[in-house]
Amino acid sequence: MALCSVGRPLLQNTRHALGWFFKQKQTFCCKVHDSQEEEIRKKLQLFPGGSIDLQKQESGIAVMTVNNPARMNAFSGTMMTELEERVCELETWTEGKGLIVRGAAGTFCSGSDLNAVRAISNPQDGMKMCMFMQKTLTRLLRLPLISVALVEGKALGGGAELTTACDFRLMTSDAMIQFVHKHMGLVPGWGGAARLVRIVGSQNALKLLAGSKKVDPDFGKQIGLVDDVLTVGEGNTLVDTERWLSQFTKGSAPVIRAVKKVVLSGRELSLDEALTTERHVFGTVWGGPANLEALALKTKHK
Ligand SMILES: CC[C@H](C(=O)O)C(=O)SCCNC(=O)CCNC(=O)[C@H](O)C(C)(C)COP(=O)(O)OP(=O)(O)OC[C@H]1O[C@@H](n2cnc3c(N)ncnc32)[C@H](O)[C@@H]1OP(=O)(O)O
Repeated sequence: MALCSVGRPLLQNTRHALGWFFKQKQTFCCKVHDSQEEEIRKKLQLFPGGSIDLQKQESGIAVMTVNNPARMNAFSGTMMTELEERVCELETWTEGKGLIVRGAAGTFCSGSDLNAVRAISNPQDGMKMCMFMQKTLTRLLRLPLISVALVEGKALGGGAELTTACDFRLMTSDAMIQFVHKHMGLVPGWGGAARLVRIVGSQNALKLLAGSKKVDPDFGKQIGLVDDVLTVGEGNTLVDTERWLSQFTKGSAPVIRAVKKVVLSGRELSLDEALTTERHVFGTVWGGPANLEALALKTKHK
């Protein structure tokens, strides 16, 4: 039997890639009723406040707002469970192409609500909360939507981790991202370290985590954490972000979603598995409406 580059038999490799591909396709809207997850969901419900708001627009771009301005948009317990519900909603939004994640009232997010954190500071609850948020943010990043975090004001701790669960990050010129975990006697637990290494490389990730270094837009661009900077006071930042994102979301939804899937599989799977997935995703757009229309128009790429 042929072996792939990682030594996995080819058939097994194909099954794994296909399993991954179909898992991306299937709707996760039914919450996984794992008893531990159910337990932490119930516990998180004891810490209310704020909301996670979702607006799905005709343009195919949705706006998700972390909304708890009295606490600089810190995540209360109910906001953590609401985030999972909003991600579920987006997983079933087949017309969607893009997503903007932002904070209310001119600031991004100051991480977990410290009042809730104090109440669940025992290791068991901490582990369950961490697992819950890791899963939700992994699902957020894996949505077949091109996502961008619009960072205004501050993104601290878990808020900085949330930015890494998007494909792109835009900052306003006065904004700041800081992984404050070390100052809190912690490391990231919402998947932020693993994702950060993939975005900026391990040297830069070490600097940001071990030094709790403040990232302003210039430094962010220099290390590849930040994709673009919006000048404060020049128009509406949300409109500017929609315009920025639309360069990638223009066109047919199935094609944009297919692009995200092939990039995601390239990022997450071995080369052989990613190639298998790419073939299957290709099969979903080949001969599809957008492809036939382009062929009929004899499109030229001048
Ligand atoms: C470490 C990872 C961990 C995780 O769960 O994985 C976390 O995310 S822990 C949380 C990490 N974040 C923090 O430690 C933020 C602490 N807060 C601050 O540094 C400041 O409040 C700041 C910089 C966000 C804003 O400073 P500013 O001077 O502009 O405003 P205030 O300090 O007056 O804040 C207004 C109001 O918001 C409350 N606040 C801010 N952040 C949180 C938070 N994370 N949890 C709960 N409450 C928060 C702050 O206490 C003020 O409330 P007030 O009632 O007016 O005192």
